[in-house]
Amino acid sequence: MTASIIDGKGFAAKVRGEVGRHVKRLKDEHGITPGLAVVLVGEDPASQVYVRSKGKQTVEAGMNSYEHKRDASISQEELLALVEQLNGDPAVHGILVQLPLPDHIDEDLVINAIDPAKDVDGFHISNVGLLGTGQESMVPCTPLGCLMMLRDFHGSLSGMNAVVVGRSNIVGKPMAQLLLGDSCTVTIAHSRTKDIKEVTRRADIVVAAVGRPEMVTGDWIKPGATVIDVGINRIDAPEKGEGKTRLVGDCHFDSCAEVAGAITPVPGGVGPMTIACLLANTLTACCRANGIAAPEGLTA
Ligand SMILES: Nc1nc2c(c(=O)[nH]1)N[C@@H](CN(C=O)c1ccc(C(=O)N[C@@H](CCC(=O)O)C(=O)O)cc1)CN2
Repeated sequence: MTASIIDGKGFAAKVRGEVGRHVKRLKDEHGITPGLAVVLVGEDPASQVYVRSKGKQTVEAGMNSYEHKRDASISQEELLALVEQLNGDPAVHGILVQLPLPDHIDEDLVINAIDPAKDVDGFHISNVGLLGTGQESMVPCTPLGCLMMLRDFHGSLSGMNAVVVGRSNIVGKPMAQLLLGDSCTVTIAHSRTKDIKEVTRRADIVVAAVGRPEMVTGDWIKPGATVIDVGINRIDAPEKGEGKTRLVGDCHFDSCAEVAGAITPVPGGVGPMTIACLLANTLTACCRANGIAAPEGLTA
């Protein structure tokens, strides 16, 4: 079997287009422009790239983008004061603090200082609780993107056996909640799971979010299953020349694609959906703040 490729890049472009159309309508009918504030602390090169893309795509969708770049030496108090200022700014409907933060800053404290209604990352403890109890919340962007692709590919996910490999607060746990919300039978597998291949081999859907390059190989996959690869790992690529690197996922693409029915590539799969869903969440936050029904299909 050779798997169908789930084109996250193309799907993300469609989602961004839909967000853009709703933003135009918000402006035309209500005179409101959604605004997203992104806070970047330090000089991490990958974070700089992601923040630049977020700003560019926010503007392309017709929304206002506010970038707040701070030195890595910023104190926790100063960062909390910035978050407080953004919480009180009526032009800002979404706030995102790019992760990771420097070691001297308590990430949880900063995330939980964000107004939950503006928490477009969906990481605030209130949003985690709301999602876990099936109530309206802001939904973390990467798992939301995975869910959108799965719904688009399969239609209903009801009754499917899903295994999430990885138990992070940012991806693994919310992904499991979302799949449960769509009536999948859900297992979370992790580094201590016994006979992990036996567990994943029973799954109709495998979501790999472990942060270990190419850990999931074809022999972990049931023939015909759908594989969603959340990993973005940069590894050495001596075949491309000295000092060169390439991106790989948490799945070994070639061996998984031989067995799976469908698979997301890396790059071009889940990654682009993360930013598209950030734009969707900003639109949703803006609609809710103004008592306007948020568009269906752009959230869980
Ligand atoms: N506050 C947050 N911090 C971080 C998040 C997040 O959702 N919120 N996620 C990641 C980084 N991230 C967005 O912030 C992100 C990662 C990757 C991509 C992406 O499109 N990747 C491309 C490849 C890019 C490349 O060539 O390097 C792909 O997979 O095709 C978008 C966003 C950590 N921090």
